[in-house]
Amino acid sequence: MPSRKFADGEVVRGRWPGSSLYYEVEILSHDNTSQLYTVKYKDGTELELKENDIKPLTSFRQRKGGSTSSSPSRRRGSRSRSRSRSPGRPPKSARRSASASHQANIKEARREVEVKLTPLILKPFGNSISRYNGEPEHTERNDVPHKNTQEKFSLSQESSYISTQYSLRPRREEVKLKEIDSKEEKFIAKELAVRTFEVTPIRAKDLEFGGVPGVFLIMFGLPVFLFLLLLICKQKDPSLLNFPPPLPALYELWETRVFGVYLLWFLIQVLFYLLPIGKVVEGTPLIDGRRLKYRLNGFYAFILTSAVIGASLFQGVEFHYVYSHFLQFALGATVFCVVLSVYLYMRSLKAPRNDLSPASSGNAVYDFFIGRELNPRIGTFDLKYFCELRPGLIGWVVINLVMLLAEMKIQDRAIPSLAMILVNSFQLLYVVDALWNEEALLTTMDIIHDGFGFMLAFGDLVWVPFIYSFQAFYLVSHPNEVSWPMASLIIVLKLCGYVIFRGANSQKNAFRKNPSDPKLAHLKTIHTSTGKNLLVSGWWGFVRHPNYLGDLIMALAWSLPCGFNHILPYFYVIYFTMLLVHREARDEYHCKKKYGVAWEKYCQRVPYRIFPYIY
Ligand SMILES: NC(=O)C1=CN([C@@H]2O[C@H](COP(=O)(O)OP(=O)(O)OC[C@H]3O[C@@H](n4cnc5c(N)ncnc54)[C@H](OP(=O)(O)O)[C@@H]3O)[C@@H](O)[C@H]2O)C=CC1
Ligand SMILES: CC(C)=CCC[C@@H](C)[C@H]1CC=C2C3=C(CC[C@@]21C)[C@@]1(C)CC[C@H](O)C(C)(C)[C@@H]1CC3
Repeated sequence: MPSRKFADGEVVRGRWPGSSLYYEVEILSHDNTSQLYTVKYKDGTELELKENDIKPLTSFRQRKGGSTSSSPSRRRGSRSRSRSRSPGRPPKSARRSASASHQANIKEARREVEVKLTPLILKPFGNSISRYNGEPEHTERNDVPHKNTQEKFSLSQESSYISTQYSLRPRREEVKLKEIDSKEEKFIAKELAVRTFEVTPIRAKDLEFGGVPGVFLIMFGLPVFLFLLLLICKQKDPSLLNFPPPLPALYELWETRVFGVYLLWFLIQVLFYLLPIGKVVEGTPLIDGRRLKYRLNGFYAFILTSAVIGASLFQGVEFHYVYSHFLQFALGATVFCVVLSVYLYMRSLKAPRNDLSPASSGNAVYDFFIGRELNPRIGTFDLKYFCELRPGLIGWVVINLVMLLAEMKIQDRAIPSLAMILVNSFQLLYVVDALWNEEALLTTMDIIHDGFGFMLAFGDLVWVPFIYSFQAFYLVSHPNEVSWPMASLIIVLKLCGYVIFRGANSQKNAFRKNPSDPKLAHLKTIHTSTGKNLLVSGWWGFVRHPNYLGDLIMALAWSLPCGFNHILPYFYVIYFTMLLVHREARDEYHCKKKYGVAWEKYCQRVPYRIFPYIY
């Protein structure tokens, strides 16, 4: 059992991350596994430090000098030091001895108001978003046991680096920003804490989805629920009186041939993904500054898939097989997803610490669900990115087509019903939009924050194709005639939702890609200490998640063509509202940590989360 040098409650000096300054801290706890101490600074900031970065008080009393300020929130000294290296300041302070007192630093900081040096992101590459984390330049990071940081910093073909530069703000602006900056300084400290947290196991209280019991329930509950829903929907009268539906024996649900077809589908999508067509962009910076490269060829994959499907139809391939074996396909996909999740978890055990997802916790069950590794790759093949947009999303459109053909066959129709046409075209638009704007996926929570585990594997490969096609599946055995006036209203609703969804997503993506884009010059923003600003007008000044609002309006438009005879086709709207309300809460939590006071200001300016005047 490894021994520890400092006891809980002991008052010592802890090195401030990224600097050589030591502050008085109290030891709160020690983690035997990571060998990290959780310490509390006098301003309340909690960080995890290595033993090397902690010194007994006595070692400072003997040596006079060194910074002795008692809290990091009074760390103007370290700020001035970093400023002295920048072009906007004379090298005066660089000559100051390390024993320059805190008071002297404050005085100097007061004199120094002519310009403010704010880290500014150099023109971001492609989709990339750069983040200033409050650290001085050439920092010696003590934030974590960065075992392999050095190796990671060597440029590889798959990665490159971001740079920061300093912008000179006019004095007038400086005065305006001063107040917010002083508050935010505290949050820079918190941001550092978040970065520490990003690569160290998170504590039980931070587990999402109801922690271990919650994810356990989800993992077993969701597949059961999916099969029940499909079985209920297959009944002629899917009312509660007929619950539970007749359950098939498990062996009836397994068909090796179906599984083979599923694997073939998956492999075709792998092949399309590997085609060297489409531009290559960089994702957002990872914890160690690397940016992974992604090839954007989703739309081409869709065109090629359409050609293959068209040719198969022409050749007389029996697509009804998918409808008549729908449950078997769902089981095949579920089995595949379980195997994939086990593989992902096993390989993550060998993954370097820097490659782990910030959402991972150290608990095996939780990590199996949320995903331990952030971007599992086999060579340049990115498993999460591939699964998120290809087999499931394109598969959803193909399943919708299967349902359309099944409706014509079963209901003996020469042409599909208007309801089926509406559902098919609305969802086709949604999928094509996602593939056309593929680059936007790189800034979603799924890619940046969540690992690749059971949650996303099941979500991408089972839930999306087999639940999102539920309205079309319902219409095959429960026809609904939609009048043209009603259809027109539904189309208007769908278009409203789409305009909000696309407008909001494109506005934010354009702003993140190039904050000084002249097309966005009319938009108001809130300054944050991270170097990234927040939009506070336009779509993002309407509600805090306008893209979710648009998505939900579209969801309703997908269900309305199914009529009002049953609640089943509205299941998607209900589930999606729950998913997005929960997702919004998760995002708020992360944004509050990231942006601190600036985020609170944003919430005051834009009080509603998703639904104006309601929520
Ligand atoms: N069909 C489906 O099943 C699902 C669809 N979706 C859709 O996917 C899309 C992406 O969703 P998701 O990844 O959850 O989240 P968002 O695209 O809403 O991204 C949230 C991030 O946007 C940034 N942000 C928040 N507010 C502002 C602001 N005012 N100004 C600038 N940036 C801001 C923050 O990141 P930062 O500041 O770091 O850039 C925040 O973390 C949405 O349209 C959603 O509807 C999502 C889940 C499921
Ligand atoms: C518990 C459970 C069932 C979780 C699974 C959730 C997943 C189904 C969704 C999580 C985020 C998603 C996104 C899309 C599909 C659904 C999942 C995987 C998405 C690909 C749909 C198309 C959009 O345009 C999008 C690309 C923005 C979107 C990204 C998030």
